[in-house]
Amino acid sequence: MSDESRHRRTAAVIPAAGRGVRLGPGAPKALRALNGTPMLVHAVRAMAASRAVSLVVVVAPPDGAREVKRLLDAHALPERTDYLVVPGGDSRQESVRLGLDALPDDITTVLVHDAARPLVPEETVDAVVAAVHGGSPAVVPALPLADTVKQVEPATGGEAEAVVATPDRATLRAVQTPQGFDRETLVRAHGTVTENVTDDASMVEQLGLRVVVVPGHEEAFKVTRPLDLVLAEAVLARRRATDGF
Ligand SMILES: Nc1ccn([C@@H]2O[C@H](COP(=O)(O)OP(=O)(O)OP(=O)(O)O)[C@@H](O)[C@H]2O)c(=O)n1
Ligand SMILES: C[C@](O)(CO)[C@H](O)COP(=O)(O)O
Repeated sequence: MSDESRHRRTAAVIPAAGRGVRLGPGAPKALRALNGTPMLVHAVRAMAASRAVSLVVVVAPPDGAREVKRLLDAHALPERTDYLVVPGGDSRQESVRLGLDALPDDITTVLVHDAARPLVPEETVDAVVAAVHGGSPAVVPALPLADTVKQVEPATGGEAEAVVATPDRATLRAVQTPQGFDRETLVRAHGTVTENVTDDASMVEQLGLRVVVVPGHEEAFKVTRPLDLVLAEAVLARRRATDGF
């Protein structure tokens, strides 16, 4: 290990404060079970599985930090990793910022990972960390698109949406998490961009900095709608059959 990498410390911030409206009625999405274990616990384990990650900061629903702390205490997690729980905000962006505010001074690299992507494999986490440590201030895992994408004119009334353009699919990527950042860059982005955006990397893009892509993974999909729960449980069943856990 070089002197430089010895002094790097990586934390994962997990925004988990969303309601999960698209998943339908029930507990906050991160607290819903996948094969009997809360989605959030799967996501925390996925981050802690990477030996690069020494701290996991969970951003809980605003009134649920105590419950989330109890939940983590009740589940087996790797002991070489530290865990913190902080209350979140009204938007994903605000929740991430509150997680960043809780980081100790010695953290130099930050991963931001959706609790709603509980099954991201360790190799994807490690690839993102390696790219940040290799000198990229912002890194996103992403996959090519399977579908053709249309840009539309949003309907204002009940009329059908009109197609405006068909972007070249070869130049598009579907972006996942964890997204990885040099800490100073991400903190600056959150301190600069005030408009609401859907991911952290786009805030860094707005600073005019280069964001790079590493290969994402099919199993890093986001649990958004009810069918995604079926897929997630099928992936866990396949892992149990092939790896025994
Ligand atoms: N105020 C918010 C909103 C979202 N998130 C988190 O951001 C991640 C990605 O958001 P998404 O999948 O959209 O989750 P929800 O906001 O819960 O989903 P929905 O839009 O269906 O309500 C999730 O892990 C979610 O918990 C958050 O920490 N704080
Ligand atoms: C961050 C993200 O997962 C990258 O694809 C995505 O933008 C989150 O979007 P959401 O609508 O808040 O789930």
